[in-house]
Amino acid sequence: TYIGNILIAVNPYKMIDIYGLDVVEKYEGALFGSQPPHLFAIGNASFNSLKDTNEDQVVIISGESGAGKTESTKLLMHYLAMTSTSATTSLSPSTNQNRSSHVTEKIIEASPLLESFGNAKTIRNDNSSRFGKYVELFFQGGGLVGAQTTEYLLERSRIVKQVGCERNYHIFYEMMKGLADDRKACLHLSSVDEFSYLNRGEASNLESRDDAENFRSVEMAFSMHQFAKEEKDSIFKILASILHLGNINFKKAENVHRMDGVKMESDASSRIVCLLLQLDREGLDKVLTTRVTLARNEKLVTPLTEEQALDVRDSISKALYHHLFKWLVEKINRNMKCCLEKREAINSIAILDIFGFEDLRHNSFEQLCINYANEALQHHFIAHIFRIEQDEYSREGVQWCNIEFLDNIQVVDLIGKKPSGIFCLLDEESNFPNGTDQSFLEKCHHRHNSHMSYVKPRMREPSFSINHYAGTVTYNVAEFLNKNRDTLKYEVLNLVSRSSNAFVANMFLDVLNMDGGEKRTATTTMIKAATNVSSNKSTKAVSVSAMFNESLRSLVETMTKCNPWFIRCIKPNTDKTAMQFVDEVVMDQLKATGMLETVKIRKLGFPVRQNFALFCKR
Ligand SMILES: Nc1ncnc2c1ncn2[C@@H]1O[C@H](COP(=O)(O)OP(=O)(O)OP(=O)(O)O)[C@@H](O)[C@H]1O
Repeated sequence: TYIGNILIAVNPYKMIDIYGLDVVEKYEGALFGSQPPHLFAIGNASFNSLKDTNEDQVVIISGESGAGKTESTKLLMHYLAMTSTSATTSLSPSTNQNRSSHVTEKIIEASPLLESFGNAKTIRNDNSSRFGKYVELFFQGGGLVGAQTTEYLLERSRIVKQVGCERNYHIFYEMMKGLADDRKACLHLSSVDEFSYLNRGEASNLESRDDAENFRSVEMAFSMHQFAKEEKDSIFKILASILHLGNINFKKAENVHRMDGVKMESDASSRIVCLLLQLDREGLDKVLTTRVTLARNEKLVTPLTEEQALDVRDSISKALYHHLFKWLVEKINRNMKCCLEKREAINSIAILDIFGFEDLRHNSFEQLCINYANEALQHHFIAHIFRIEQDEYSREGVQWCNIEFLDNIQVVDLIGKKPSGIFCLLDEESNFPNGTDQSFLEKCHHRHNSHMSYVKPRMREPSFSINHYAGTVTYNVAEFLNKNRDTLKYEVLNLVSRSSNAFVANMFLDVLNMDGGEKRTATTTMIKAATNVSSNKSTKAVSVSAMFNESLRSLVETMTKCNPWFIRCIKPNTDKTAMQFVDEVVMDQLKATGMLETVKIRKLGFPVRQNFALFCKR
């Protein structure tokens, strides 16, 4: 249904025959509202608005995990890609049409690739996006000429740990099912059960996904996006070495100085990792079992405990996967760069599909970031629908009595506002050498105890709760500081960037070489300090939360400049059952997202806006 021009899309959990070519044709060029509510109507309206006004458009798709955001994004992209190919109006329509259809194919082929590397089975959704994405489709003369994806905050903890009934990223299982036996043998891969990073969730087989078939889609996408053979080989080597890293275990041992430390239980897995990544074996052994510090120009080598060694092992796996994912997105972007006709202006329709609001049994730093992003988007929605609408009525002198609405700005500020929002306190503690998760928590309690949306636990638990627009969530602060610092030991970076495999080395050399105006993580700052790489610019480390806050701010700023369209996805039930509509489940989502107030304002207000010239023209 619609509320004004906001589309409310209920996930049917079953494929319905309403997305075929006949339906595309029905919506193409149709007046908004002349056909039943549909995703394609939003696609068509945004495309028409782009052509009529030359203004950039953004379609913001929101909803809980499993509500149907990713499926809606894909359907919308298909619609835009298909209709723009036939709608080319440039001076040279045939060239433009060829360009469009080529870009269209690439866009369609990129989806399975990003899904395999960025989605995973969670309790709520068998194909849950574990990263946020902002896809911009660029148009020139009505034709699609390029696309670009920006990714946000890939969930890294999943690579090394999954809770019961969840899986690691799809690509691992697809690779195990789809790779030919001889290629698997070269990578020393056997079965899923033998890798501890893959079997912890005890859900490796998924009825709803065909891993072997999806692997074929990945391979097709690789060739469509012109991945070289060496690049593909290196990708699989990195994926396989992550799995082998996960099988490295440690046991207590004394070192040569009779100090307590650890050594590897067996060197079988580490040998394979070094072989695949072409790393120095002694070097890997050292970074996994010792820590090097500099004190008064003297190098101190301290043995690690078993727990620390496992942490280092996991941090290498996470860094490898994260850098691989970033490289993949960049590679796809390079391949979908616009080929432009200089004569004409370029405009875009962006689609935002960001991770849905989460309240799990155990909520950590990742959930705080995800829910903060949802709060920021909800605020953007509220600002657009209520404030901007009411402001516009006043400006135009339309008689109007203001509607009270629930603004969530105080929650956005509680988490992200400088200087005392939760993220700022976290940064303070992360930069403080003696800072701990507990000292961070105490600062939060001290600072925000009286905040209406902040809840201090009654017992002395290591947690705090936030009353979000979509419900109260309790966050356990264990590991908050570590996750926010995201430090990779500089020895690790040095080791990996010296790999004899140029692909692997370059991925990490980029981190080493980032400088000046570019984003720098705590990792690079540390390594620069440790390797005496001089920089005359400030070397203050940028934490994960600061980087996330900044990219979110810039995303909202970009979206504010575009004409927005909203799609609210709704989950009809919590069991993923086809065609089952549970009133309370739906009502909770409608209430939490302010839909009822939106209906009110749309009913009382003026849902259809046209500027005067366009109105006259029509
Ligand atoms: N329009 C649709 N038609 C049929 N099935 C759908 C549709 N939309 C979603 N589904 C089903 O619901 C599942 C979950 O949808 P989707 O992955 O799009 O959710 P999401 O909101 O993106 O979740 P997350 O935030 O976890 O990524 C899909 O895998 C699919 O089975």
